[in-house]
Amino acid sequence: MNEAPYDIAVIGSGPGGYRAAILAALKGQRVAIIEKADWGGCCLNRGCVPKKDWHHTAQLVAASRHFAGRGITGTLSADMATAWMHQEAIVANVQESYVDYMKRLKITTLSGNARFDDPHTLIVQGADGSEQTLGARAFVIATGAGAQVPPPFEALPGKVLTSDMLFDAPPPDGNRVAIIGSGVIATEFAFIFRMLGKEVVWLARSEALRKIPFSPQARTTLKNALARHDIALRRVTGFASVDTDHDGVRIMLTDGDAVEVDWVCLGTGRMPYTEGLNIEAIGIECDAHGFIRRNAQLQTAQPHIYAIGDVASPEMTANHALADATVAIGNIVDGHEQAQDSTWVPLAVYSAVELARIGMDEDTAEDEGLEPAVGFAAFETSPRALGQDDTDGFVRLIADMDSGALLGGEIIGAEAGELIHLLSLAPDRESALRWLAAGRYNHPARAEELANATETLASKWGLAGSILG
Ligand SMILES: Cc1cc2nc3c(=O)[nH]c(=O)nc-3n(C[C@H](O)[C@H](O)[C@H](O)COP(=O)(O)OP(=O)(O)OC[C@H]3O[C@@H](n4cnc5c(N)ncnc54)[C@H](O)[C@@H]3O)c2cc1C
Ligand SMILES: NC(=O)c1ccc[n+]([C@@H]2O[C@H](COP(=O)([O-])OP(=O)(O)OC[C@H]3O[C@@H](n4cnc5c(N)ncnc54)[C@H](O)[C@@H]3O)[C@@H](O)[C@H]2O)c1
Repeated sequence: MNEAPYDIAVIGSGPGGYRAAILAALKGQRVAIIEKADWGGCCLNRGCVPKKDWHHTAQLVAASRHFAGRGITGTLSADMATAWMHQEAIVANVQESYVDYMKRLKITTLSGNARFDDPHTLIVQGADGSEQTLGARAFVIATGAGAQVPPPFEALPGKVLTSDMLFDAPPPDGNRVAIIGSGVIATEFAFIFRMLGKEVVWLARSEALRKIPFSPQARTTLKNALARHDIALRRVTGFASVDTDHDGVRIMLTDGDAVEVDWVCLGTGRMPYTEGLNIEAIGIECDAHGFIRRNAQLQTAQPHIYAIGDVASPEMTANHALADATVAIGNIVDGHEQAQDSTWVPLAVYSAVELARIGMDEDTAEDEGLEPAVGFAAFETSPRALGQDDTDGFVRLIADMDSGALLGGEIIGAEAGELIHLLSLAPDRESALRWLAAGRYNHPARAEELANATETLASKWGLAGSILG
């Protein structure tokens, strides 16, 4: 052991690990954080941050179809290579501020690969092969996930790229791109690539975002918004073979059709990453999908070792990793026994339209024996949305008919990823709708549609007493 044990050692510096380290240090703990690759993890280097940077460029290009009507003249074109350099600069900027903040909080930052030697000791191996041991009272495993490449696909730089590879090097030449998968990554990149000037062929075995409980109206809004930019998902039964040569990539589908493109981007899922951690040796197990097993308080089989974020949470979003960090550090430092409720963590998808949701959908509410009522307000009459030429989408609030409690909500449309916070920040579910209805709003603003949706609940479903007070 090189020095006295730390209070908390965190493995991995993605949103989960970074947030855990910061919170613990702010609570006066002596903290070490270990990162084997890029500080900031997937989210900063290959995920949320560069993706949103590109999504903003895509939105600027998409908005240009309204320019003529506003008296703006000229033509717009986008260049993916420049967009790549833009995200690289933004990521570098954020990374510097992350590392600087950790230093200011006197967090020990170690570059290297961490593995457990015993339940209270880590060995950290640096890039040069040197090793140091480090003890701690509690540990947070936040080692994230890696891209999954299902056969017949094989990752090949310049030809068949995972989303990780997309941000690791400038984009390949060639305008024809196939996007594989129907999950969040494919749904976001189909729009982004198209707006960055690519010809997109989007191939998947199921409809877009099948696993996320968005309403039928949300799905239709997304489909129509994509169609406006000539983007459509082509449902396929499967992929038979993939051949690459200097001309590009030829994908044979199981129905016998062939698709020829310059390069391929895979959005075919991510796998929790525990390689080399040596957790089996200390009795920590993974489930059949590779996620570290943990209880509701986020403790592994070793109660002083917590697992957070993608390595343990099937939702695999930065939002869930951040929320996990708050619960884990509260439990470790303050002795809380708080259980994580991932239902109340927002999820946002950034495509031709933004889609955000939180809480239960109606089916889940009914399965739980509740009686859900829906309050609806569309952006089509919002003065703010009309002035922005961007009236797609709506707010849908789901309330419990008996108690008037907020059960869940969905916001579809511009800035949905920002507006969803107004639902997650309510002090409690019981008073949330009252709080939204009585709020003081800026006018004209998209957020006002939240108040309008509460009014629908009050008038249409007889919830005036519980909502308007
Ligand atoms: C293209 C893309 C876009 C995304 N967009 C969004 C979005 O808009 N919103 C959203 O909420 N989520 C988004 N996500 C998901 C989000 O990036 C992840 O959910 C999030 O990064 C998970 O955080 P984490 O802290 O669990 O792990 P990660 O961010 O994966 O970080 C884990 C870190 O641990 C390190 N590590 C692993 N093993 C060791 C070891 N043994 N020793 C030391 N270090 C180790 C890794 O190098 C890595 O840096 C996106 C993902 C992708 C791929
Ligand atoms: N905005 C966000 O919050 C955000 C953005 C991007 C990624 N993420 C997270 O990252 C994770 C990975 O995203 P993703 O879109 O890659 O995964 P996903 O799990 O959402 O979707 C995977 C897709 O790959 C397909 N697939 C799986 N195996 C296949 C096979 N053998 N052949 C063909 N297709 C196959 C699936 O049918 C599905 O369409 C997700 O959990 C997602 O939540 C979140």
